[in-house]
Amino acid sequence: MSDFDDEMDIDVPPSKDITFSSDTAAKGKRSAANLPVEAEDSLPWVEKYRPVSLSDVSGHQDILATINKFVDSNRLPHLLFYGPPGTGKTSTILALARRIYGHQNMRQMVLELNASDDRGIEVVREHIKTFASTKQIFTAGSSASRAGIAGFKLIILDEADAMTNTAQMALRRIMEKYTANTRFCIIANYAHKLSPALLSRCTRFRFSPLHEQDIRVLVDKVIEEEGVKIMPDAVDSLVRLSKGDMRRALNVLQACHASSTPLQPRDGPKIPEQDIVRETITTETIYNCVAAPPPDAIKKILSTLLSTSDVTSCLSTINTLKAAQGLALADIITALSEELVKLEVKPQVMITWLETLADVEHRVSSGASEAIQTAAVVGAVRNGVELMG
Ligand SMILES: Nc1ncnc2c1ncn2[C@@H]1O[C@H](COP(=O)(O)OP(=O)(O)OP(=O)(O)O)[C@@H](O)[C@H]1O
Repeated sequence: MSDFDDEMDIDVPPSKDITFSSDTAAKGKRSAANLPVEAEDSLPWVEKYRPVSLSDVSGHQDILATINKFVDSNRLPHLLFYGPPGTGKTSTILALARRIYGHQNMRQMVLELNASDDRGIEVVREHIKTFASTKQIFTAGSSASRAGIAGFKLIILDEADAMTNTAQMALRRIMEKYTANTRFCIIANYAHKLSPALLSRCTRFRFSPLHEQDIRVLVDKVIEEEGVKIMPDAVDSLVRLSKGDMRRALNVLQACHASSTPLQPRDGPKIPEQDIVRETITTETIYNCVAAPPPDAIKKILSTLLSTSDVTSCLSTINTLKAAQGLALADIITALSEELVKLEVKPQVMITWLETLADVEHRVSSGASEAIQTAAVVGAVRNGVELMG
């Protein structure tokens, strides 16, 4: 007999503590939506296109196969999903919950807490304890529920790496105490910020940045469904610049689409959707929206830094481009490093570039003067070049 075979026999009405904040997300897919068309149209695309079922989740095939197996074999351990933002951790657990409980029962069976909003011990002690200690009648219907797995409540703790240590300790005890009728899914960006005691109680899944082709599939679908006018090379740039973060890709696409759409007249009749003339989104629109330095600007900076020993002219090239295109030094450093690592140079040169640029980036993010750090970038790259000779 598996430890999931216990059936619960007391029905408790949904607690008012339940914050199933992704109710709109559950209805997100057009076909599943009960929302009026206008309400759906005003949804951010990240919510409108949030995966409804596990098969809608892009990428992460190994993780999806494993958690599908957990459900098929009627076993659900405590889970830890960790990895960078926008890779589908929350979407995956919500889709898994929908698979286990069905849409109807999710409200009753799932408690979703954002641990970084309410990071004190009180959240762990009160919200979770109240929810975890109530029992739930055995829900009939899905194959999972017949097998007993849907009798377990699910507590999703998003951004758990922002919980205090004391809260994490308290959570550890609560996890043990309510294992009979509750499963936890802890979501975090950084697993190392979680206590080892919590880590050892969960089966861990690392959500890596999504591959470009996985992002492209959803981006292409949204472009088609929303009638976005965009150049093919702009799609390439969008997918590349989102760096594995699907949320970023969809948000940038929606922002560019909105800026390419003329405003509706304030007075008088609205222009019907089919008569709206939109500008085509270009690579430049995408770079402007992401605030990333355009490749041409970076190429120019790089070639000047590599070829000119005159520091004043290097500085003037960077400062002119910064002023003309409104570039931030931090973004220039990122783009410059990405180009420098592609060059074939002696290891000592590469080490100098990377080490010194990392220091400059750190100083910029700590609020050091842009002007002086711009000079430091010139120094960093030129030092490496001098080593080449
Ligand atoms: N793998 C994916 N497949 C499909 N859509 C995705 C995927 N990952 C992210 N998205 C999209 O990005 C949005 C944000 O995803 P989600 O909230 O699941 O990310 P997350 O990894 O939990 O991020 P965070 O760490 O910031 O909480 C979703 O609403 C969805 O539209």
